[in-house]
Amino acid sequence: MSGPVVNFITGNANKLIEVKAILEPAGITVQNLKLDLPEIQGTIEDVTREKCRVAANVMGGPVLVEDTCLCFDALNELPGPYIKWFMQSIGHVGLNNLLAAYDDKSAQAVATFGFSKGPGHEILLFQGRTHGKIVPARGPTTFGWDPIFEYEGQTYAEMDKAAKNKISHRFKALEKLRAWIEGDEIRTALILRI
Ligand SMILES: O=c1nc[nH]c2c1ncn2[C@H]1C[C@H](O)[C@@H](COP(=O)(O)OP(=O)(O)OP(=O)(O)O)O1
Ligand SMILES: [Mg+2]
Repeated sequence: MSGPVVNFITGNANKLIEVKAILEPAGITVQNLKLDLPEIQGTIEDVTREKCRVAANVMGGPVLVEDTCLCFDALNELPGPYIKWFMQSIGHVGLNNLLAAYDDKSAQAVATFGFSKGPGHEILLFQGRTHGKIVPARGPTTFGWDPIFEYEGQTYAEMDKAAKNKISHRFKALEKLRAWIEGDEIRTALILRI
């Protein structure tokens, strides 16, 4: 196998499908291990950094992790990193109801990837945000809150996968990761030539 390889540590099969669909056409191979990583309380960045630190320690080598947030503008960015627990306990209807008291239904989907070369190494963050709004569920209920996040007239769930992968929070974050990996390969090649 030639070209860069990332060890993406996630227990979420849908995330893995999207990360592969976005990175593999760019020549980056995605390997996966499922680990249930602790998710601390704190800022978006704190949560990803800690997931990445623990994953690097467990794997003893390079790892990529990601944490997804859904931030409601009217609620000062909540549920944010706690969206998983909100989704599980109150679902699409409950999430809509949280905004019933506000005219502002705008929200941001945020993906924050953390990459580390191994235990003790620096943790690099790559973040992407997509602006949309929260609506009553429309479309297939395959992936989390996709049916209630509307982007330019369509919910994520109503879009075909390729279309979502061109504008999503995850795509935007992975564009930054890809640029960094390419830069790193060039840096490594230069060092090796010296
Ligand atoms: O594009 C997405 N479209 C719709 N829903 C999504 C998306 N991306 C994550 N989600 C859901 C999954 C979980 O309910 C929460 C994030 O929680 P988050 O901790 O990042 O994901 P997770 O625990 O399922 O997997 P992981 O093992 O990578 O931590 O939002
Ligand atoms: Mg998680």
